[in-house]
Amino acid sequence: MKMNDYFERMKTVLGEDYDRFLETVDKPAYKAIRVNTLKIQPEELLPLLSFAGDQVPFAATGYYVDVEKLGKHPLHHAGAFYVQEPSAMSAVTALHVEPGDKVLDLCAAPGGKSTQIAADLNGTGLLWANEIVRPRAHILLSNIERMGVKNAVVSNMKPDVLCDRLEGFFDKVLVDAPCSGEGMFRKDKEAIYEWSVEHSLSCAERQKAIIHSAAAAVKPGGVMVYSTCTFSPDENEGVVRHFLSEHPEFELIDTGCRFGTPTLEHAIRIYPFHGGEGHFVAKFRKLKGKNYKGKMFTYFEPPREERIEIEKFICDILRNPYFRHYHVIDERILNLPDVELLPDLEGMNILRAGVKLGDFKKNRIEPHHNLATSLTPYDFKQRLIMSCEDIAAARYISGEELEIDNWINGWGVATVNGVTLGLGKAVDGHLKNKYPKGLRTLAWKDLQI
Ligand SMILES: C[S@@+](CC[C@H](N)C(=O)[O-])C[C@H]1O[C@@H](n2cnc3c(N)ncnc32)[C@H](O)[C@@H]1O
Repeated sequence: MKMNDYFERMKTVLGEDYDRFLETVDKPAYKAIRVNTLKIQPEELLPLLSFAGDQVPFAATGYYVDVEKLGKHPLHHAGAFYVQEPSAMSAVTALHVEPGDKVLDLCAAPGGKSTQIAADLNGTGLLWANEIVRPRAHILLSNIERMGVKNAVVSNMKPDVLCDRLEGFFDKVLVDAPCSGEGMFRKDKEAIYEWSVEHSLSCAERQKAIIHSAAAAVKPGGVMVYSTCTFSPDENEGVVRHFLSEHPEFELIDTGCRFGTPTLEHAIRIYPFHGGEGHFVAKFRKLKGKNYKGKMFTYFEPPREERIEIEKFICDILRNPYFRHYHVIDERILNLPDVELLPDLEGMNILRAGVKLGDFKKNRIEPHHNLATSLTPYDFKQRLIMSCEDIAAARYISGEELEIDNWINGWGVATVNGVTLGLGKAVDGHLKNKYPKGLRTLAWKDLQI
């Protein structure tokens, strides 16, 4: 039986740790959140979340939680935290992102690791988050927006096409590869019945192709982290060995992580008995290769009339408007990431570069939700101040109109505990709800957390 094959293989892989592993098999899966330090600090957020417990060992801003359905919490809507499997936080910890880095996350949806990279960049440098599957790329974009990331490009491209085009461009590259997901078996108990050696081997072939493509995008002296959420040696050590044999310009280096079980000397394996569902992380340095020789982005300011219109719109809503690089594509108004760091984007399948501020409509500019998520409450002239406990916050998230005092007719932002949630437009003492329809959820209060 296939399942027996799986446990037999785990016995071989784990050796004397096998009994520790078996003890965890029927226990519930770990759950955790990662605080989004782009929006709020742990010491401000944690007192608001009665369900958050100890820090996870895999990332400085990760905390275990003991509840489900956190996606409905107002502070989740506001991007104050990301729900993430604890050991999944380890790959970005190993990547060791530094301010100003240009970082590629090649297999990025739904965005757990991308938003962790963004928090580590803290608004500096560039995050390029790519996802090959189109609907998943849109989920990635939605999470990048929710978490208030301003310095990201989100693309929907094949790894080989993207990495050939951006050869030698990135300081750091993360390949969090699609895998057979053995580290998810405690969360999805049925998945184990789908397990097969053949499936794992086909995943390994795909992983070899992806990491081979990724290698091109790393600049000489840059680093690459390869991670999976599976225990299969074919998809982990096997892929690493194969990669090193084909790419002598790379060396395996220490992950810098002091958790998990070492493997291949420098790589790590994380098992449930370490406090997470399961991950494999290996880190490489590129010793030599080509630096990026392609074109960089050519920035042109929008025409004067358009600029005046945009600036008037911004001044009407914001207190201290400061955007450096307005960019207009069709009717969309963007504020680009640092253009000195941007490559030429012509011909690439880009879903978003920077922050979408709004859209030109017939006689006006309509602000976009991303304007609210990328800024703080204090950037807005008018704000509705709520706490995550307030019924008004639950009503706002469900799309209801709210009553407001002292607003002049026009745009403002709804906030919870000092974090922006979304836009609203005041009309005669009522706040027309501009929270995007696709994000609205009902009845956080009914969950009684
Ligand atoms: C493990 S998931 C990434 C999870 C993500 N890094 C996170 O932390 O939220 C792997 C991703 O690779 C994508 N993928 C599937 N086939 C691929 C391929 N051939 N090349 C690149 N990515 C692929 C999947 O759609 C999936 O979103």
